[in-house]
Amino acid sequence: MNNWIERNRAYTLVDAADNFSIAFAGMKFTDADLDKLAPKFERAAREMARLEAGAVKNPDENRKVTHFSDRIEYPKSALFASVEEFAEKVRTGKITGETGRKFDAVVVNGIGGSALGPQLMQFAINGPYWNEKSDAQRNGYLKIYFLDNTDSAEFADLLEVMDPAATLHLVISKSGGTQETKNNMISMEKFYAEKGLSFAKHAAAITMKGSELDKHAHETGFLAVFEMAESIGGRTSETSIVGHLPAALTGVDFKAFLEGACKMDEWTRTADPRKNPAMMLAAMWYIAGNGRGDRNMVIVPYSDRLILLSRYMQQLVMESLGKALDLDGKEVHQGLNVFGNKGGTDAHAFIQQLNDGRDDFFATFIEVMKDAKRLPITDANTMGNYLHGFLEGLSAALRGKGRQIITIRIPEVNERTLGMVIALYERAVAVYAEFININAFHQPGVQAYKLAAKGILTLRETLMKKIAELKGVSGTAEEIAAKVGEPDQAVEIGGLLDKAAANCPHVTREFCTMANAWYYTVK
Ligand SMILES: O=P(O)(O)OC[C@H]1O[C@H](O)[C@H](O)[C@@H](O)[C@@H]1O
Repeated sequence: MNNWIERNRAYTLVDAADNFSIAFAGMKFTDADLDKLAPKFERAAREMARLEAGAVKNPDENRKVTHFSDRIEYPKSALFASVEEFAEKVRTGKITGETGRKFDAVVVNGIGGSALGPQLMQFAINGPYWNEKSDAQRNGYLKIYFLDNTDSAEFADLLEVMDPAATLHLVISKSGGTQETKNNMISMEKFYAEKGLSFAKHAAAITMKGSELDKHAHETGFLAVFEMAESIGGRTSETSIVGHLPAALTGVDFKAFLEGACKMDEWTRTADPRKNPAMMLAAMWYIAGNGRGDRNMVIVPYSDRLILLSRYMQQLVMESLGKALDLDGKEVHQGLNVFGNKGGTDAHAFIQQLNDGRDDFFATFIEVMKDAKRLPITDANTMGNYLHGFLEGLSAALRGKGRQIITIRIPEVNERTLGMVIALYERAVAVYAEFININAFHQPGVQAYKLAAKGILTLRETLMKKIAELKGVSGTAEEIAAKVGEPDQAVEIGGLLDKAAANCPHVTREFCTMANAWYYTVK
């Protein structure tokens, strides 16, 4: 069956009620390839049922994985009601900051899974100009800003527009100990103290019970502390309270989002794998990449509002599937690269390589069918028709060159369709993990950088203490490293001194051409 029309008929899955379709015909596979996957489909179906029934599917951390099942009951829970109530009180000025002023902005301070989902949702639903809208246009809902790093530039940029007395701070950290998030919180606490204000009286937290953040929030008297379930991982937490509170504060219909996700959950529980979009999606990834991620996943939504989808998918897919060991402890170094941006625009950037360069990818196009506005360009075609034409044109050009494509069509970008897309990929990731026999729900590799960073920060303490004892030093990094008794750490000490020279008035440096090295003076 090679005919394009026949393949499309055979390999397009449609949910007519939701106007949602996903077409696999542009991928290189045959029925026989799907037949060969039968044992994997069976295992995935069995394991997904176990997962949803509450089995420990994250064995390394001895945790259940409940993001699929919890979202069914979540809208009926006391937690859901308390979030809605808190958000409504904030919106209507019943809960205010210390000075009694109504909150008009929320700063979400979180990183990774504690930021990417809310960022994606904000941009998708409220759009790029939300913060420029008036209070009336926002219907009293809050403007929203994000701190998702430990970058003083990001912090300084925020201070330029932030009105402290009218800003609510939402500190989101599942573990409650993530350093980047903590740094932003500490810096913000200091900033508020300098202004004579209490940070806690402008703050709410989302974290696991008993975490460092939980204790700190209670001790200092945050306005509210919301509990996050241990069994929901950061990168799959957008359908939990992590997505809910920022949504509720900014007028996003979170119930509709959950309904979309649950609708997709139902669809992706379909027993026949050929009719199950998550099974088919995982099968495409598996076949295209030989079960080893040999092809990159290029996410190209033809929608500006979905520009953050590829970033979100990067964490969801790469943190879940990028693993050294399989479930039997065998070294496998699995993974699947994800990148992308937005369609239309991308044709003028990296699409050149997809057309003519390395054949090491499969593209996933996401098309939004309903135009936000009818803008006639010619008698026959609107702006929206152009975007459609460019997508179809690129699709045909790529296929003509033997490149592979999946096309998802959604009626419009709204809470429900966003929920459907996220739930589809969440399940495809879990299914693919079963195909390749790995734990998709932990992230042991992330620890390495944290430990190494700790080493650098401790080295800096030692270095500065020794320099103080020596009452100043001068020399190249190698010379100074020897003087402070850390000769093996000369490269790292050079980096620390470079950083200090850029920031501390008592550290200067000059380049010594003879030695081809910087010469530092630390007073
Ligand atoms: O929510 P937190 O506990 O602060 O974690 C934030 C993020 O950092 C960790 O290092 C993990 O790699 C991510 O999966 C997580 O989403």
